[in-house]
Amino acid sequence: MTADDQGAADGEAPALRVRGLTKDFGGIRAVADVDLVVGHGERVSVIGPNGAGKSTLFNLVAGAHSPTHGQIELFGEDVTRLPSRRRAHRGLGRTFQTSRLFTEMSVADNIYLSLVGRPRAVNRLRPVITDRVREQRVHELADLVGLDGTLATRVGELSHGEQRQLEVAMALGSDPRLLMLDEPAAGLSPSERSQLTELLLGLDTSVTVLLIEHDMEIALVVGERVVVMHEGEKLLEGPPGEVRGSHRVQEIYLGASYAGD
Ligand SMILES: Nc1ncnc2c1ncn2[C@@H]1O[C@H](COP(=O)(O)OP(=O)(O)OP(=O)(O)O)[C@@H](O)[C@H]1O
Repeated sequence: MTADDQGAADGEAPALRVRGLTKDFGGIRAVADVDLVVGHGERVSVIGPNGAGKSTLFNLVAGAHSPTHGQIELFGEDVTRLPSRRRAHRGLGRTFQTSRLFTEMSVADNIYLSLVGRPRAVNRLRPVITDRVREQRVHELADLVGLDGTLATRVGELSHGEQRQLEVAMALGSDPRLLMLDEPAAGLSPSERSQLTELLLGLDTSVTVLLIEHDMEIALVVGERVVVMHEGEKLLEGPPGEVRGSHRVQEIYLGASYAGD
């Protein structure tokens, strides 16, 4: 099956389809004519060296930037001109590279706020969501990311790794159908990285995952398919083994430590 068939095999539109996506910042072409399809329930990692265009691609899909050219479809709907808030209503959840946690508040309160802020359209459809139901959901989400023992802890007292886990819980608070993670392993210790990897591997496949990640190991372990970007373009797309074995990728990104693999 080709990447373009992913998710379309059962006749459904894919979770995400990007066509000819291009973003210029003045004279800099940050993203150049990128095509990408992410099928339902797929885990796709986007990797690439500094300045490859990963974050710009992420921000285009999330709606934080508008493209110079190209089209973005979420679950079959053209969202290219929709603001990020309305993409969230359509099932897109995201984390941020810079933490947006309320560090003076508890873990439970942070997760609770992510639920209260859930899309209004969903609230209208479920007017019976009570505080009790939300509290239950806070516990479920904390449990899911391994923070059930820290619900009362002030977020500022959590380790960096725990804060990233919390961000994943909060992104899941809006019940996204497509979860986009922006370099979730940045600044984590090796043990925190393996904890995060376990968490991502354990996510239910009802949630499609697009992971933008500088850390090769996490990207190749979590992603069933890996997209390599270089100088704004999609250089290569394939299963982790193919990407790991590519000399071109080794040249541009993996460096000497991988060159002998
Ligand atoms: N807001 C902006 N204004 C001008 N140039 C930008 C802007 N954002 C990104 N760029 C440029 O676009 C190119 C791609 O940057 P981008 O941040 O998307 O790469 P990246 O792969 O995410 O890199 P990193 O791994 O360092 O975060 C770079 O040349 C960068 O300097």
